[in-house]
Amino acid sequence: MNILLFGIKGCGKTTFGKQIAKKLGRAFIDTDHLIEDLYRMHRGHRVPCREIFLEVGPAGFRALEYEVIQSLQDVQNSVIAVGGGAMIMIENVEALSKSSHMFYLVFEKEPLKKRVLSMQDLPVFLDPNNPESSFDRMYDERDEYYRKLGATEINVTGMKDADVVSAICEIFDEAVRKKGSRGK
Ligand SMILES: Nc1ncnc2c1ncn2[C@@H]1O[C@H](COP(=O)(O)OP(=O)(O)O)[C@@H](O)[C@H]1O
Ligand SMILES: O=C(O)C1=C[C@@H](OP(=O)(O)O)[C@@H](O)[C@H](O)C1
Ligand SMILES: [Mg+2]
Repeated sequence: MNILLFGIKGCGKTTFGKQIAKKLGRAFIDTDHLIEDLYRMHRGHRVPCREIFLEVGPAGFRALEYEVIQSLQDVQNSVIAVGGGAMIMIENVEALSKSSHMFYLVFEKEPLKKRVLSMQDLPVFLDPNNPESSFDRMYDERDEYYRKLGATEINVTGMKDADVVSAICEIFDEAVRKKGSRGK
């Protein structure tokens, strides 16, 4: 069983995922990293996801993300962090939910907006002329949909990294134990 982290851009999926994997001695897989690996084969050298998104556009990026996520169907005992928009495609949810306990990392809208809009580069999927309102729209749409995916929700806003990591590990441990005892 994998631990799968999803949530809106900037909520800490990559940061917490690495820490959880380290604590549990599991492999860490970040789908954005795999997209960069895949795109490197087309491009000849590695470029960050932001640049890939700009080069291939939103649909091209989602196609690469889909390809990468389909390749993870047989992965086990890992910690997986997906990009902020990955779970919008239901095929991606279906591919990953079978062998993962899914955690939706909730980060409240106003503090997340502050974090994301103060990043060095504005995310490519926001409107540079209306960053705040495009963030609000993106957040509301994704949050409403993400809450319906049946994941364990953890509100990580303002939580210390170590507390997030412990909370996820405890919930996961309990879920695995319950699943094991049901199987006996
Ligand atoms: N606990 C934290 N406190 C302050 N900043 C953080 C914390 N966790 C992550 N960040 C910052 O927030 C940004 C997004 O984190 P990241 O883990 O890449 O999120 P995601 O993968 O969900 O987009 C990064 O710039 C990171 O340095
Ligand atoms: O929210 C999104 O649509 C995206 C989030 C990014 O990942 P993080 O959420 O890990 O930053 C990356 O996949 C890409 O830039 C698109
Ligand atoms: Mg990330």
